[in-house]
Amino acid sequence: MPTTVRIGTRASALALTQTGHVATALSSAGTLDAEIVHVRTDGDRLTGSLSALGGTGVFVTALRDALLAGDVDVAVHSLKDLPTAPMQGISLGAVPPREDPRDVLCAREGWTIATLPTGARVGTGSPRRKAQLLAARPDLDVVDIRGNVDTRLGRVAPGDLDAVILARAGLARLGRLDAVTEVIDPAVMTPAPGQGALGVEVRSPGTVESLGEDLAAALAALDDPRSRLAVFAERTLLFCLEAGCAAPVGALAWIDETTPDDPRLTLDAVVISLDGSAQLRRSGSVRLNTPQKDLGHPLLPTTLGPVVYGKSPYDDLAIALGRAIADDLLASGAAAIADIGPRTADLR
Ligand SMILES: NCc1[nH]cc(CCC(=O)O)c1CC(=O)O
Repeated sequence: MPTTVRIGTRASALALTQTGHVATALSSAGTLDAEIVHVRTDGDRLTGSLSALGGTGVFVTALRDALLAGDVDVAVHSLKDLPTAPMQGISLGAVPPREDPRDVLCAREGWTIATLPTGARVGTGSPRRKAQLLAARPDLDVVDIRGNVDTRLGRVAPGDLDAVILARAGLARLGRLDAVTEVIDPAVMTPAPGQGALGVEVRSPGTVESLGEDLAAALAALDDPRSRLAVFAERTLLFCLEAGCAAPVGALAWIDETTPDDPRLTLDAVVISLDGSAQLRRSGSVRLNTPQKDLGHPLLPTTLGPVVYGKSPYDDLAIALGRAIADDLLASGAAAIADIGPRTADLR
């Protein structure tokens, strides 16, 4: 008889679809039954501006508590919303294949950033999006909004907002790509670190012994090394800048596909002032020195955790890249542009 694995999720439509995909993937080998457990989070109860809530991870705490309490075995998060600091007792068990990480504009009248009327009202709760939008179009009236994806889309109407900015990934998962009027070039709006990716957390130590062979094998099959390395580089950058998900920091890493036998991991990053008037952009690459097909999950069969800052040589390269770009930004004056500073604590 298959073992039952309890998967904790927020109860929002977006979280439920994301968790549904993970549940299907984990049970596809036929050795596990997935049971989905809804966990209420403070983020679902609070109604103020997200940037005014003041901390990172408002959506995360309740899920992690359920994991630590043993109420669930696995927790599924949007990696963008997961704090970068390692959490005692919790390990990252898998990063599933990432969706398109770009931001999108959903506007009335088919407008794009370039064609929005002068002074148009654009909704976003994200300082990163606001700052980059103002850098491109200083005339726009950026309105602080929050709420779930449907609520935000619903505000695009005559007399209210002319447009909102959202993650393409969320709209794709909800089947709402029809609302998109522009997929924004990352050179104009660099996405949030981890955007479009999920993080599947488990209780530490996350070894085969603690998880059981079936769950450990299912997590290893679900993990996408390319996505994992990209988000490790992005999240390390964010960590080293001592910035959270509400900071005006964008980061996008990807594995260059043009030379399959000599792949490189490239990271683009931006730190921008809240009004968009000053910004620093930096970019760098590392050679991974191995064919992509061999980047497979470094953490199995015997050493699944701690995975947030994992120990494979490739993970270490991704982490070194994130750290190098963060150092470069800080050396170039990033702290004077945004409210960030060097983090000295050890990652491990
Ligand atoms: N901050 C909320 C949030 N967290 C994850 C997503 C979208 C999906 C993703 O980036 O994985 C969203 C909505 C949005 O930013 O449009």
